[in-house]
Amino acid sequence: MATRVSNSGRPPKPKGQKHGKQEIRQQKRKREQEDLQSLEGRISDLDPKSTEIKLFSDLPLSHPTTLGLKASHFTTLTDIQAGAIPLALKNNDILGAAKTGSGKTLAFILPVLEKLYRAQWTEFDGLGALIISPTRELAVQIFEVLRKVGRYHAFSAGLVIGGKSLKEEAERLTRMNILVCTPGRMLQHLDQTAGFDADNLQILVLDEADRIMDMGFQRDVDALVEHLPKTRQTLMFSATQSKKVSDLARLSLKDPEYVSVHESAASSTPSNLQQHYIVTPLHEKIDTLYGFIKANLKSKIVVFLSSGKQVRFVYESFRHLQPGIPLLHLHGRQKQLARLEITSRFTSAKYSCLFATDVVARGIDFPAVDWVIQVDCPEDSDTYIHRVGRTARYQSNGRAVLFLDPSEEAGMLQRLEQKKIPIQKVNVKEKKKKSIQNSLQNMCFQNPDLKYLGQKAFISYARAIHLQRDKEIFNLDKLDLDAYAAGMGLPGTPQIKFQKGEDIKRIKNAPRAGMSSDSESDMDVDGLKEKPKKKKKDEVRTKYDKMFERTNQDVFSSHYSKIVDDQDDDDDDDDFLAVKRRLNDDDLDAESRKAPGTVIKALDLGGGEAYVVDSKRREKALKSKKKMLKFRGNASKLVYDEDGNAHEIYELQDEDDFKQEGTAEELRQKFLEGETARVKEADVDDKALAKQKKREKREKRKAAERAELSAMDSGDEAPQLVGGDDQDEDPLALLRSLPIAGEDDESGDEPPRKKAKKWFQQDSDVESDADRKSAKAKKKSKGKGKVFEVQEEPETLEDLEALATGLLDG
Ligand SMILES: Nc1ncnc2c1ncn2[C@@H]1O[C@H](COP(=O)(O)OP(=O)(O)OP(=O)(O)O)[C@@H](O)[C@H]1O
Repeated sequence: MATRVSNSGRPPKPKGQKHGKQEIRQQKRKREQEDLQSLEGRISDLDPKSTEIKLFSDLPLSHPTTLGLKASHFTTLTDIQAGAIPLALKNNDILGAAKTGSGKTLAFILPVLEKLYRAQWTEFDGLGALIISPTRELAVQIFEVLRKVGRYHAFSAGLVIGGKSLKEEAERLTRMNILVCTPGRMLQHLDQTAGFDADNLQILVLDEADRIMDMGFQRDVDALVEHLPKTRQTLMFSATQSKKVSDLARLSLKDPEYVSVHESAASSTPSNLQQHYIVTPLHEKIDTLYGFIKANLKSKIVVFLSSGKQVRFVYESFRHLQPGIPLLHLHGRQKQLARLEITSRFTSAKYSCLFATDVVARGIDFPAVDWVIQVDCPEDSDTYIHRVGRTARYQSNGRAVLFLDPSEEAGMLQRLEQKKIPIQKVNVKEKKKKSIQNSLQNMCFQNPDLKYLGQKAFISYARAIHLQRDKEIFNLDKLDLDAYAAGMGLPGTPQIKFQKGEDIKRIKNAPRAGMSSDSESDMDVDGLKEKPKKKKKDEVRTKYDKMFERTNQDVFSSHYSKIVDDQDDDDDDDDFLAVKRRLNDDDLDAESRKAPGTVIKALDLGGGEAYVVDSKRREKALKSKKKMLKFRGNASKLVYDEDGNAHEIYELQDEDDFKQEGTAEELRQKFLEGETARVKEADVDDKALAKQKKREKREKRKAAERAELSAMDSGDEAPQLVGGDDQDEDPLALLRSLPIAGEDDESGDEPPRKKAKKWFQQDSDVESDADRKSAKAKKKSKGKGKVFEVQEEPETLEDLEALATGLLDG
């Protein structure tokens, strides 16, 4: 018996085997249902307040989660996990507060996985969980933990933080069950992505909740919440969590459980963290920092500065000084890829010094950081807590040093004390002090770009101090700015001006105005950002303003682009000086000003043209045919020689060939003579031809007249005009009296008349009444056999007017 072969070439599976598979699947489903029921049972039996839970195995968790935890080597719960997870499993809304590095991430990731597992969430159910983070770096980190612990679950999870085109993200979005996002970007999708909604959302998480709920994110978060269903579970976590009633109302939390595991602790910072401060005048801070780094080369250090400009200046100048430790820098205006790359390099580095803004102050879990140095005073005690929290994470030790100007000392210590932050004063050993002021001066002298960067850093620092709210700590009048500028190696103190009523929190937290591009729609905690300020007409401009505004900044841009990181984005607070160093997108010629080495891509628009593209906006502009027209120029006309080769109409002659033909003067003379002879010859011919034509015309006319007269004499009836009803009335009586210019002009100088005139010329000689009658008769007779001539007769009033006007002009 022949064996049946299926399409795939393999023998069909025996019926029994097929049934066997189905049976296995059914049994599996049955088992899952039983597991689920038992899980629900264990959760309902769980008393979160009384049960002592130490191990993850003590928790009623699903099998895939248990496996994920095991594979990630998590066995014992931290305090916040033990406090929050059982309550979250019982569907409570939670406000979680615990020290930095205490494991809050797992405290919300496990409830997310369990919630969807118990709801038997599938890809067809859409978005089930949303986790919001204030920064991209933190979102990426949360996503990594989710992937690690949730690896045995079948949910789909995605990261929505910008950096990719909205369209690209949108395509994948509709298939996601769990999303980790930044607020701005998520809102953009909920507003704009067709087919994507959060109507089914089961659980919402806010990490660094106090930051997300503060004024910088307020508008986006409120709008985002509008898209979410009210019946959902909400979890909020932070190391500096508050029970602000207004926040709870905004998120419509229902009887939330406040889990603050370290509330009664002696300090609000980790106990394994040693905290110190040094009083060092502002102008010596850079020296002190350099001395510190030189003394701790075998360490992993995070240095916080107040703005991206500060970060760049310190990073660039220290890089020139080569202290002997790998240096990195990170701030919110770098491109996303660069930021991720730097983050991962610092994560894996054993010894390194990272200069950063507050973009990494919250949540980032760099392993084994030895020191956190705060060169610029944090804006408040919460920021202090988050910054120092980058070290001494989980069970490891760490040390933190805060640099305070004498004017900042009293105010800041008071704030730290209020927050239960134990900090001790230390002094720098005299012999360890090191001044780099001379080196910086030399560098600024030799390198105008570093000087430029320094000036911008100086201004951004002064501005940040001016904008700070806590005037007990931040008082610009008490700072020696001249000494500070000198300490940075600047040749003079940049002049600064301030706007009244500026508010650091508002500016710092404000979403980037007008940033609709995909990669930049998210808000980042960074130095200073503000809407570009329009120059006022009567605004007083300092010499620095003028210097930065000048148009030939190429001398700066090329150097400047070289010294800053290639991938750095443009400045964030240029508006302060109304500096616009960015190339004008509409002016592709400005490409020549682009510094060599700048990371750019070339866009080929076909036809062999390649334009440089360094931004999405530019790329878009280049793809617009209309915009490109002005850069393509006019089409040039080519002529082809006998061999089929194309040539410009005017081609420059080879210089040697040109010289062989004689001197320029000789050539000119030759050309003139040739042209004169040609014109003379043409003149004679033209005149003869004109005369000949005139003669022919006259003879023709006379012949016609003779023919007409002989016709009249023979008494023939005048023919009817085609279309002419009233033969008594001469429609062109007015025109008959007009002189016909050039009628008998033998000279032939008169230009030929337009076609209609031909018709008049036939009546032109008629002056008297008798003549007029005879002319009428002539016209009639003419119309008899030559309809085409009559058709040239003006038919409407407009025709007549046009004709009369033409004749008068003539
Ligand atoms: N149960 C656990 N057992 C062992 N390690 C843990 C446990 N929970 C968390 N960790 C580790 O502790 C570190 C800090 O965790 P996490 O980043 O969640 O802290 P956090 O409280 O969110 O800190 P921050 O307030 O700075 O955001 C991480 O490296 C994490 O892997």
